[in-house]
Amino acid sequence: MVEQTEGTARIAVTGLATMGSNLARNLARHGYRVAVHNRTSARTTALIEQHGQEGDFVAAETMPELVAALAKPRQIIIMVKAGQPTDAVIDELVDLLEPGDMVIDGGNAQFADTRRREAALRERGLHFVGAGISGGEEGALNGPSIMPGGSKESYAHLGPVLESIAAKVDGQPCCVHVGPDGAGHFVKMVHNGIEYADMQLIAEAYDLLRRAGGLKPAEIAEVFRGWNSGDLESYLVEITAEVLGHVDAATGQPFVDVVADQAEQKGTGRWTVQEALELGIPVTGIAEAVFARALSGHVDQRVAVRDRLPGDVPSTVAVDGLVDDVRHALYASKVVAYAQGFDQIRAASQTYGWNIDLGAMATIWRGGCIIRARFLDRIREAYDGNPELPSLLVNDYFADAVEQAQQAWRRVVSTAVQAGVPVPGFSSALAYYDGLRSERLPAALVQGLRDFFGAHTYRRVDREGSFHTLWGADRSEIEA
Ligand SMILES: NC(=O)C1=CN([C@@H]2O[C@H](COP(=O)(O)OP(=O)(O)OC[C@H]3O[C@@H](n4cnc5c(N)ncnc54)[C@H](OP(=O)(O)O)[C@@H]3O)[C@@H](O)[C@H]2O)C=CC1
Ligand SMILES: O=C(CO)[C@H](O)[C@H](O)COP(=O)(O)O
Repeated sequence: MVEQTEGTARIAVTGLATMGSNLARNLARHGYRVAVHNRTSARTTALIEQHGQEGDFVAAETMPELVAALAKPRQIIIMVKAGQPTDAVIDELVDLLEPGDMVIDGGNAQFADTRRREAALRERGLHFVGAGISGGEEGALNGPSIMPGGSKESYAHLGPVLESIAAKVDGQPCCVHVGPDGAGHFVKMVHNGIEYADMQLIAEAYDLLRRAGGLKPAEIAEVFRGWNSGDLESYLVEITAEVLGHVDAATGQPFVDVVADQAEQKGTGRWTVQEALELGIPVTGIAEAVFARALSGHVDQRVAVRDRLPGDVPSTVAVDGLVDDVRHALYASKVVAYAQGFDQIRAASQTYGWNIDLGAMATIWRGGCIIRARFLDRIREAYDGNPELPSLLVNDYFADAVEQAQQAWRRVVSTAVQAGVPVPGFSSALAYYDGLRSERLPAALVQGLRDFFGAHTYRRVDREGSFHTLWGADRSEIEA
């Protein structure tokens, strides 16, 4: 007897590359009947052949078959390339669905696309849920961090399923309803931006210890291994020790020396900076990380100018104390990068009316995702204790931590400058910190210059109103 599968699957996944196939397996392992589909059916066949025994799958060759396999209201997760491919899949799906059905985009979509898609599907009575999913291949299979947006109503159906397959920390799922329309994809985008900043800071710490401190990759691997049992404990610090300790089998060289020094990017870091510019939020750590990747990629330019740009620097600096100083600089700069990322989420939440709970975001990033780290517990406590915190940097715990790190942080930046080792992440984080704490900023002079050349006016510290100085005449001041 042929088993009846029509209308029985709890959820569907279309797009069965790395993320989609592992997410489908995760769902199946949690006892859900999962309908699976991929544009190129060879991937569907491979999934069933290799992992079909792990759970209850229904393989669909076509989109109509996929939709027919689902119980109502239907829930379909799209895990394909972001951008036009996602639109192509949505276009194929919508005519097959009925009001109340839910389309979930688990890819790294631009949040503005998610807002557009959510509005379009809402017009047709469908729910569109932009869900950020982080954790890579391993997380998708064993428990990712999930950041779903969309309507509360859709979350009521979908939330229990997503929470069951998400990573758990202290028994809590790393999944929560982030907010309406594009809120989930916005938070995932900032997550990735922080991921860029975090990796850039780690790379700078390695570079300094190697070029200024004279340590070998294997020695630096041990330094990171040690750091991973303190405040810096995190997935990225843990895997840094692994990557730096790895030796290339073909050459016997440290792996890091045989990899081309050109960092690539798919776009989420750049989007974070572009959106931060629109919101007017300085995310200097993320911006420096994006630009550092761009600089690394301009190989022809680097080769063309290298010999014409001398920099007489001491060979190495005393390693005594450097390791601990770099640890402090890394921690303080990391706190700044996270503070800036959370500021950006708050600003977007206000602009788009999302009402995002910052403490909850820190909670769901504690496990499953690439930036999971011990100190996210502290960030959660900080925002839970005061959701209106003007900056993470003024929470008592972080203010004390940064104060303790401060002298070391300054020594590290100055050592790097003296040694000619670029540390855009460390130095811009310190500049941001010094900017925030300055009683007076030179912005006053910028205003004076703008008024001089363009009559752009300025405000005064001692009176209300806008003013202009008659620079070309007698330099008297008029009210503008
Ligand atoms: N890889 C990772 O670590 C992470 C990825 N993501 C995001 O998850 C999503 C999936 O990522 P990943 O698994 O790496 O796969 P890819 O981003 O490499 O995308 C490959 C999948 O997209 C499908 N596809 C491409 N174009 C189309 C189209 N026009 N119509 C239908 N299907 C199409 C492919 O189908 P076919 O086999 O037929 O070519 C395949 O299933 C992406 O949005 C990615 O940004 C999120 C977190 C981590
Ligand atoms: O989404 C992710 C993790 O959550 C991916 O790691 C991210 O797409 C990697 O980005 P890039 O290729 O730009 O470094």
